[in-house]
Amino acid sequence: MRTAYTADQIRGAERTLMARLPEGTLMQRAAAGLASVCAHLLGQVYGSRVVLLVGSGDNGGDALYAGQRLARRGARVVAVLAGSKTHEAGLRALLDAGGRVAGPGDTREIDAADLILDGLVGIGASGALREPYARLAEQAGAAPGLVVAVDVPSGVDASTGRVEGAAARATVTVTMGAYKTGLLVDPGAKFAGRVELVDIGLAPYLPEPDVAALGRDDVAGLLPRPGAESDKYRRGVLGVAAGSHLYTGAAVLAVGGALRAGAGMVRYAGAEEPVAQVRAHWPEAVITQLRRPSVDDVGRVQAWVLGPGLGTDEWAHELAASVLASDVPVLVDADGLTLLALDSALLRRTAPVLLTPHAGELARLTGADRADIEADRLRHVRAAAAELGVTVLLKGSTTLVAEPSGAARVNVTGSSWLATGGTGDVLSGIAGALLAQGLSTYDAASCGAYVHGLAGRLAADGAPLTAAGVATAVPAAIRTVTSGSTLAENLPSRSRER
Ligand SMILES: NC(=O)C1=CN([C@@H]2O[C@H](COP(=O)(O)OP(=O)(O)OC[C@H]3O[C@@H](n4cnc5c(N)ncnc54)[C@H](O)[C@@H]3O)[C@@H](O)[C@H]2O)[C@@H](O)CC1
Ligand SMILES: Nc1ncnc2c1ncn2[C@@H]1O[C@H](COP(=O)(O)OP(=O)(O)O)[C@@H](O)[C@H]1O
Ligand SMILES: [K+]
Repeated sequence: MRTAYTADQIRGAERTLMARLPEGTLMQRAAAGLASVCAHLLGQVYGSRVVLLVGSGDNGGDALYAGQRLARRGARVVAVLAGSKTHEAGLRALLDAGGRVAGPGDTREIDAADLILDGLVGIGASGALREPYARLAEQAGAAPGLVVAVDVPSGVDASTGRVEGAAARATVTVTMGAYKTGLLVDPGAKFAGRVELVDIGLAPYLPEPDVAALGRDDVAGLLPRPGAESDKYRRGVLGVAAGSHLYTGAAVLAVGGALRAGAGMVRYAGAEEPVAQVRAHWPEAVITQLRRPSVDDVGRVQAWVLGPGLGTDEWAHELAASVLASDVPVLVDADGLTLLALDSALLRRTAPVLLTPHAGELARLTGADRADIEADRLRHVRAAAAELGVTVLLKGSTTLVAEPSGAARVNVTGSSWLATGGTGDVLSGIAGALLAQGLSTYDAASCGAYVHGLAGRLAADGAPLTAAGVATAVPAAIRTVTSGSTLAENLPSRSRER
């Protein structure tokens, strides 16, 4: 499990640790880690050109001491001093090691640098970058050299991943002591590149994490496996109420995701056209063609997926009411979410609910602005879970899962190739199958997102994928998780994305 923390949480832990150590110890640990990552990236340090962007706080101090270490090894280091003040001891150390200084207007060196160390601001930042920081951050991101962000990319809010205005786009972020939430959640995660953690001895002093990201071993431990005593009913029967005469594909894809993710049985219930399609694609599914909008005669299931391609007419509304009147967990997606937005009384039930909106659907559900949701995903998914009293999985470039209690997880698998029609329907089938197999809404959502993201990577392998291809890749993704292949790790590295 990868855990991440807000800036305040990190500060609290650092204060406790710092009080037990001689002054400056933590900064030297940070600088040693930074210099080592930079040296590794450069290959040859001697003769390389390194530019330090130095802000007025300790983030700049880290950069200066790292610059000192690189200068001692023969790098040509220039510090661009951007703040109204500079970490004095760090600056002296750099100059003593042969480094040079430039003012914030003298930025010619940036474009010629092999490596730019972004030490403008770290966890002490507040609000959008001011000038000249904003200009320098953008210039660094656009320069041909490698960009290494110190602790967090400047301009990214360490606690939330928000980016208001300019931010430094890093190749690698070297973060101190613990991951910051903003490095795992978009848009911040996009700017962070690959994240390297430097151990500065903070771990024993950290509180409960702000968010967690399940790792391969966590998912392997949670995924259900059939035992000797299993039969198809005990493994978990999933009901799927999806598809309509207009949208037959959504039903096919949701059923496919569910079958591939190990449901003991899938009972599909729908109208004539999607029934014909599901029957043609999945002879394994047990099908009920509905004559009226009710699932009363469908047979016993352990969980439902409701909504993909269902439509939002009166028939769909009544069918949704019938599914939600059951006493088993229900995953609501797509048109099911629109129906909930139109009639919140549908959500009055005691059995568990998992909602799987993208930002637009969440906006419809909560009345928040879609752009605001995209900008501050974690806050919005938490607020929705608390307000609605259900588990919410927010889809998009980073998938987040939140509980009404405020607990939240971020998914670190996935691929931007997944941004294509129908992949969400497959996810609903996968997570639904996990619900039917007995996982809680929180675990089904988190493991479902993990497996779906991995299946997306396998299906894409660097080229466009289709939603059906993602469903096909689900067993291979599960095998990757349970066999311990390293494909599932090395995350969250966008640069290594397949
Ligand atoms: N506290 C510690 O024990 C350690 C801190 N470390 C480093 O210290 C950093 C935190 O240092 P600080 O608390 O000094 O804070 P920062 O260096 O992150 O930033 C604070 C400075 O930036 C300015 N600033 C804030 N928001 C700004 C904005 N939007 N635009 C322009 N300037 C802005 C402030 O006026 C202040 O001078 C960490 O991110 C990490 O890099 C590490 O050395 C590890 C140990
Ligand atoms: N840029 C992206 N990077 C990674 N995953 C993405 C991105 N955009 C979308 N996805 C994923 O693709 C899926 C799309 O689902 P959804 O929006 O419901 O589409 P559809 O309704 O067409 O199935 C979700 O799992 C989402 O998290
Ligand atoms: K920084």
